[in-house]
Amino acid sequence: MMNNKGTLLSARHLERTFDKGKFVAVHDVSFDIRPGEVFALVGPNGAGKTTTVRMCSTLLTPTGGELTIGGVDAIRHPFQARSGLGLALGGDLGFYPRASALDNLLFFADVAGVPGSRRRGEVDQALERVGLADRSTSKVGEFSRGMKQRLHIARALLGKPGLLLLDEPTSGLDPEASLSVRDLIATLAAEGRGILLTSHAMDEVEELATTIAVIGAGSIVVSGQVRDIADYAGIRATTTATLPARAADIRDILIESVRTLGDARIRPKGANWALTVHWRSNPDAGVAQLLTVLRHSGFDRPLDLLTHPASLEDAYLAISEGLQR
Ligand SMILES: Nc1ncnc2c1ncn2[C@@H]1O[C@H](COP(=O)(O)OP(=O)(O)OP(=O)(O)O)[C@@H](O)[C@H]1O
Repeated sequence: MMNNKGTLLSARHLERTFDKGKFVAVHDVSFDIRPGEVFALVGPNGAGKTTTVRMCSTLLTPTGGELTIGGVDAIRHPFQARSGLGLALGGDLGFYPRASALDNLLFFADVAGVPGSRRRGEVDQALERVGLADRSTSKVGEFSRGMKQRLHIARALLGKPGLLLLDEPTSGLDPEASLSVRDLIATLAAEGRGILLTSHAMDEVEELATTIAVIGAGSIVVSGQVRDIADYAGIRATTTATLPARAADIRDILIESVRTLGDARIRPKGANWALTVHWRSNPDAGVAQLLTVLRHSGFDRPLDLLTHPASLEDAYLAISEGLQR
């Protein structure tokens, strides 16, 4: 069955071409989003993330495949489907800069079809949700990037949709502003909303996503949990350590010594060198070998040597070259 009960969004074999079919931006993309789920799309610039989000928002009509939102066929009935979703494309555009946050949202609540009697209440609630209640009368043009990003999310919340589409919601934000948006996304999902998220911040995706899909050249190459992406990348664990400057002399020896077990990289890190080894299987033997080589070369055990299960960033970087168009 295509649309399981409770599924907020179901995409099947979505396709979008441009230039009269000559350029395939998105090909054969399928996924589901259920309440409480955060489905994250990651991939290099131009991979097709925004095109997918725009199709899911009904702003862009797919040239192939099926899309169901809240049980509604979103290709045949885009207007009806739209009431079930909130879209935040982010960035500086999308608001009237000389109007207040409150007036902007009142306008967009009207556009979203929120009845007049409920409009003010919903707008106040949305501003409160994103932490902008005390700035509601300020002009949007005076807002920082982080505040605008939160206002985009407030706008997406109008009409109380069950599904939120968030395209790079933390792009260009400073670490603190980014953290506050991440917390907001986690809370919105925990309350039962389904979220489609795109992001280039792998730590953010690892923190928020219940399912991650890696998209390259318009198609999903692998999806699942971090572990699934790491398996696809052929990485089990990662060891990191800081080595003193003179380690440059044994760079090639170190890389060669673990070659059968993993891929080692040594890069400058301030006045020192950062060693990173991605292990293809259980790291124990490799770490022991690494320590032996370091000891033989006159290096004591590095103080900050750490081995951890492969992160999304480790896995992503290992496959990123193959994702380019
Ligand atoms: N309206 C359009 N006309 C022609 N080509 C387009 C159009 N919209 C997108 N594309 C192309 O489709 C491809 C996918 O673009 P998209 O914006 O979806 O990528 P993305 O994964 O979101 O990238 P980024 O990480 O840079 O935001 C790109 O090659 C882009 O140039």
